[in-house]
Amino acid sequence: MIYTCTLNPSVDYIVKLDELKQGEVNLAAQDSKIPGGKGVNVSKVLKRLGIESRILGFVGGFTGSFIENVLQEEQLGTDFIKVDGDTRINIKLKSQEETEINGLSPDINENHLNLLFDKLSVIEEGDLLVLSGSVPGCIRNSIYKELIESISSKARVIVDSKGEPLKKALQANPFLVKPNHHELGDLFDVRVDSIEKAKVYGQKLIEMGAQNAIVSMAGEGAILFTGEKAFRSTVPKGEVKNSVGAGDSVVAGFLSAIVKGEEIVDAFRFGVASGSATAFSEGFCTIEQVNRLIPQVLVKELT
Ligand SMILES: Nc1ncnc2c1ncn2[C@@H]1O[C@H](COP(=O)(O)OP(=O)(O)OP(=O)(O)O)[C@@H](O)[C@H]1O
Ligand SMILES: O=P(O)(O)OC[C@@]1(O)O[C@H](CO)[C@@H](O)[C@@H]1O
Repeated sequence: MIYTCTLNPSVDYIVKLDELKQGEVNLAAQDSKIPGGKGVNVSKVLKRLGIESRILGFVGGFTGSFIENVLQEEQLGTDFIKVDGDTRINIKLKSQEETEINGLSPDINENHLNLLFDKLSVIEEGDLLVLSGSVPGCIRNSIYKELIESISSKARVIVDSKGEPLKKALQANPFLVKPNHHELGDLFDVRVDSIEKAKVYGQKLIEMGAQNAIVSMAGEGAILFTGEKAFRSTVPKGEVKNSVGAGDSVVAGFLSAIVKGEEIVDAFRFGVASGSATAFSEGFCTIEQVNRLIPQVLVKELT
């Protein structure tokens, strides 16, 4: 089974405007409200790629009920822990450019965390666990490391996060981490603005404990690090309509290939095609779109 865990899910309020005028009343041209959060998105994309998963995390209030109801209507398996406050609302404004305002998460206490550790105790040999997204401020930043250690190497773990939670998680030897190039740079207090720099700093993720790493670089492609080797992929050409969830689609596409027993380099290729298929869509990718883009994703070893 694949478990995705989102400590900080959200209702994503996606608003389209022809032009955003600051300091004025703006009328939306289109809007939608959808359950979000990185792990939730990974599960949604996995379903589109024909793979079942179980969604864990914390939800609360009217926004939490909305997330749970919609995901259940979409026949996604959820096993959330309830908290008292409202799950955050994240505003994604799409006008001349994309602007995001991510809301504040509700309080999560030690009892809630213990419930999460209990839920993860059912993980069996061969399962996969995805720990995705930001860690709410009320939770200690060693949480991903502790969650990985609690399942004591039974499952392969993928971590898609940033900052201290990601840095600490590396010490627990996750199977894969997937920062984008900005998040990679933030870890080392540098700007990662070239393939050369991404190669140097991405390799450090392996030295710091990750078994594998994917550094995504939006339209510049992505790099896979597998211990001693590194591979660069191109991305397909197309019109970017939406970047929300593109990174989550890379993780989902990669995982969907891994569970089918594909080699890691092929899984990387499928992940990148999934990310681009989402970037080129209004919502998330479909398996048909991913398959169409696969021939345009070229992977070469970096020497
Ligand atoms: N301009 C683009 N052209 C083609 N593919 C793209 C483009 N931008 C993003 N992608 C696809 O989306 C993937 C993830 O993009 P990015 O590196 O921005 O990750 P991210 O920041 O984690 O994504 P997100 O926007 O979901 O947070 C890329 O690896 C690529 O497959
Ligand atoms: O604040 P985080 O957890 O880093 O990111 C949250 C978020 O921006 O990530 C998803 C897209 O990847 C959205 O559904 C959600 O709103």
